Amino acid sequence: MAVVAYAPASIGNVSVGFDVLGAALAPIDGALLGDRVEVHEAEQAFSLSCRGRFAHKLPAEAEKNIVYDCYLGYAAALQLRGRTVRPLHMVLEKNLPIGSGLGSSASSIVAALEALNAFHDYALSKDEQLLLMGELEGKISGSVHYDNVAPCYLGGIQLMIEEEGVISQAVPDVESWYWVSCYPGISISTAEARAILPAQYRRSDCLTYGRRLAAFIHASHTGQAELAAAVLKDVIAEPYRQALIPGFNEARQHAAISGALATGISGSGPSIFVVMTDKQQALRMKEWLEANFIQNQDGFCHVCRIDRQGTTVTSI
Ligand SMILES: Nc1ncnc2c1ncn2[C@@H]1O[C@H](COP(=O)(O)OP(=O)(O)O)[C@@H](O)[C@H]1O
Ligand SMILES: N[C@@H](CCOP(=O)(O)O)C(=O)O
Repeated sequence: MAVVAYAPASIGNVSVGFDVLGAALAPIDGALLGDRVEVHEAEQAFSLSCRGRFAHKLPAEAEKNIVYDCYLGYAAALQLRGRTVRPLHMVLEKNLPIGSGLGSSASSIVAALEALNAFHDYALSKDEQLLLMGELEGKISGSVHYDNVAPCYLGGIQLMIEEEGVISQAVPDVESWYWVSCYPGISISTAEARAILPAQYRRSDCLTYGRRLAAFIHASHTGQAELAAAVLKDVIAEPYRQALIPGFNEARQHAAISGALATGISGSGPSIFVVMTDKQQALRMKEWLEANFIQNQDGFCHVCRIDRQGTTVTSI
């Protein structure tokens, strides 16, 4: 018996909530936008193989793959409970590009830990798993942030709480919104895109950040879609990161005259997202981005809804 876990792509920050807001994505045409990890019974303690469109971009050595760290982290957590991991073989299907702003490392981490947990009859609780996921994401990007792993694991739009033992809670998403997500094909390291941000911010920016985030959460809970869209603006990362993304301003301008409610950088970029309510406009925006924003054959664009399911496990 083997298990396979799928973990969707996600938008970190969603413009208005740097490090504390994230959204999971599901393409409307049913395309797979996320990594998959299989766990098979085996003779030897651990082995890993990789396949998939972006497998060739992974580190050559299995020990440098975050999936291996997931295995070690999971084994250590089981040991604390007086249990040991079973001998197993893992297969990573790497469908998300690395350094894309689509929560690629988070997707591998969530799929790997969820597959490992299913293989061990869900020995760890959801909270224990999420803590471990955040720790492993921190290992890659340089600091713990849950805004990719939480939506990827739990689905929906998630707000990080990180107080009183609560890591994250769901925020209602606007049902009518389409999220056009476009990866231009180049790579930006999350750790480097974090390093260019200022260590301190002006008081006025802090106030604007807090006001807009609070307004977005309030508008989402009270069903005020227009207000929610109006405050989807970033004063923390976008002003510093947009220069790293060729064509970002042109894309935003085109989106604005094409019916977009909001445009932003997905995670640390270079992917961007455009929020629209009309499906035909969203499909036309996708075509425009494919023709004008994508830079090479690695790029792609999807019209998405919010993935409310998060990670899913099946037996194979
Ligand atoms: N399974 C994996 N998926 C993605 N990145 C991985 C994986 N294993 C190791 N890495 C390394 O982790 C780093 C991920 O970079 P990062 O910019 O954080 O990507 P992303 O923002 O797409 O998650 C890269 O150096 C990559 O080689
Ligand atoms: N909050 C993080 C999100 C990084 O997302 P990724 O998909 O680029 O890894 C940040 O903005 O640094």
